[in-house]
Amino acid sequence: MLTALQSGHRWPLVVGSGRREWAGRSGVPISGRATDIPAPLTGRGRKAKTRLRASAVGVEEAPAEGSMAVGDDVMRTFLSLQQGSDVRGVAMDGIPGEQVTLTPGIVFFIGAAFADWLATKLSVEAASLRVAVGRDPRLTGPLLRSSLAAGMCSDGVSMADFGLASTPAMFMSTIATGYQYHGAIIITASHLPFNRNGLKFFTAEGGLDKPQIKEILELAAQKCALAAVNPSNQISSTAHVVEAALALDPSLVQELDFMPIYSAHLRTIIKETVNRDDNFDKPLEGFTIVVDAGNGAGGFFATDVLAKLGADISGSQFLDPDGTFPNHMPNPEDKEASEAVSRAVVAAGADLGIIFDTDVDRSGVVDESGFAINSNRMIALMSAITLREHPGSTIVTDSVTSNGLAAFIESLGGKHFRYRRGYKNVIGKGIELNNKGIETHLMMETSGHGAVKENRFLDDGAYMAVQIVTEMVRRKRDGKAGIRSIIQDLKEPLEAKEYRIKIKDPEFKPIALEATQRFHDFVEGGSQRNWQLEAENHEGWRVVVDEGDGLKGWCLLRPSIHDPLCVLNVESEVEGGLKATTQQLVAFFTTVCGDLPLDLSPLEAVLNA
Ligand SMILES: O=P(O)(O)OC[C@H]1O[C@H](O)[C@H](O)[C@@H](O)[C@@H]1O
Repeated sequence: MLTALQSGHRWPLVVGSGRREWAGRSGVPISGRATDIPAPLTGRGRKAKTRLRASAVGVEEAPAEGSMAVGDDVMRTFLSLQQGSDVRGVAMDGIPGEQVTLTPGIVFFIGAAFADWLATKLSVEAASLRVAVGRDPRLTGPLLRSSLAAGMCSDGVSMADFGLASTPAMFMSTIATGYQYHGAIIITASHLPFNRNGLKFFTAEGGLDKPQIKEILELAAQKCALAAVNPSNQISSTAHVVEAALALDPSLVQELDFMPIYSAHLRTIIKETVNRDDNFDKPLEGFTIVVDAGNGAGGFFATDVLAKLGADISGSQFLDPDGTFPNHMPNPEDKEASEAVSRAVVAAGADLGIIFDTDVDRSGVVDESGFAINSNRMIALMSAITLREHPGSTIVTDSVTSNGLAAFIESLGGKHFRYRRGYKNVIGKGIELNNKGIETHLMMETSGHGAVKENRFLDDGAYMAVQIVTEMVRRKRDGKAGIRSIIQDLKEPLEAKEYRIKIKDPEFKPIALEATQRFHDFVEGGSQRNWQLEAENHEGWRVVVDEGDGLKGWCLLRPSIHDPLCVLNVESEVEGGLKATTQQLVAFFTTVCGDLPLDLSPLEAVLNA
């Protein structure tokens, strides 16, 4: 791959060759020598490309946009790909029963729609737009990247292809001085199986939200209908995509190796935070850190961040990108993944272990003894670090955080704001609270997604890891106990379980909502005397379970954000409490939801154990 320098661009790539400006930890640019860098791929002055028209791709011209009703099937096909604020779908065969839904043809139209959407939003001609695209190592990434490029370029947009990249780096490319792409897209399906893929979109304002994704999908469906309506209203646009792609100007796409820029940014933060008197440039010398990237995109953190700062990373594993994920899924929540990194830390005698999800917007850590710090523990650790710097701050979390975590945050003088599941919801709530004058510095989910105010509310697993690395180094340097000691007062639930209840119907969303509503009504009806509904709707309902002797457990039922599932979390403070609450829940499902196509086998398995 050509780097920007090799390909003739004049912008410096590496911080070391003249420090450049970055939006720094305080949100204020970390300044360096001011360089007047020409914006890459400006497209300015380029003739606007003719929009893709149905006639240009050899199908009959459809009625003008706006005047036609898009076929229901077409619209449904596109909208069904929305999962929260992401686009996700099955991108290749390989898992029995899973049909491909995210085809190159569909991605082509999404690319064209994003170009139009962005042009309208920024009031910039599409032919002047510059968009960066990166991908995780999934097998379907390269073809989908090409389709996306073809779609955007059919509108005259210039695209920088970053190749393998992390999600947070894509956002960074929209704000980093000298780059400032109008938009950025990552092709990823995070921790989902190898056959899935998806898209996340960014502008300099952050990740696009749910309504914006819906707008783009609607626009894409309209474009598809214009270009390729056939009598049965089915989408079979691959041929048109190929024709359109053949007509494109290839110079609109250029490769650019952006990850070194992002890594240099992280290295700068570590150097400045550790501020090692004797060795400013190699603050990690003498430390052994294990990274488990699970064959996702996170290997750069070991080789390009930690090793370059002097850390011994030789015990790291699964750093090579491999879209078949042959070792374990890159997912800090996954038990197998967490155990794998714990073993590696112990084997290497490391000071710390770090695990990332596929696109590096989530992370978890393992201390020197192999003790996993993820989920509630990770939030507790980050809360303690945050509250030290920002006493009294509010911390927003998702809905399934433990009672122990709430008590821990409050014991440190923080305010816990428990909100919905979904990182966009959690981060969005934090931004909203700050806008209302309520100081909120950390927003974090049990899934390992986390954002801090000083890092522009960017959801960044690598930034979280940077904070923990620097904490670990400073504690060791000051002769303090390891990072686990920071969360020694975090009370863990005695018993806890997440049930993922399959919905056996392709039209699963209304069923999940129906089950959730019935749960609400059932609890409100008061038939379970020890259950008390919490007032707040967390996109599901959380119930306090009185377990006697002043002990309180809880359970929460909600629709899954991405999958055809109802998700049920249960926590208990008493021995056998998990089973007791599960029994009550089974009673709810069998008496009140008997007509819904739900697979209750995970609950039954616990009762029969
Ligand atoms: O609703 P679920 O199936 O539990 O998945 C929910 C999770 O999905 C992804 O991992 C998102 O990135 C998270 O923000 C979200 O919390």
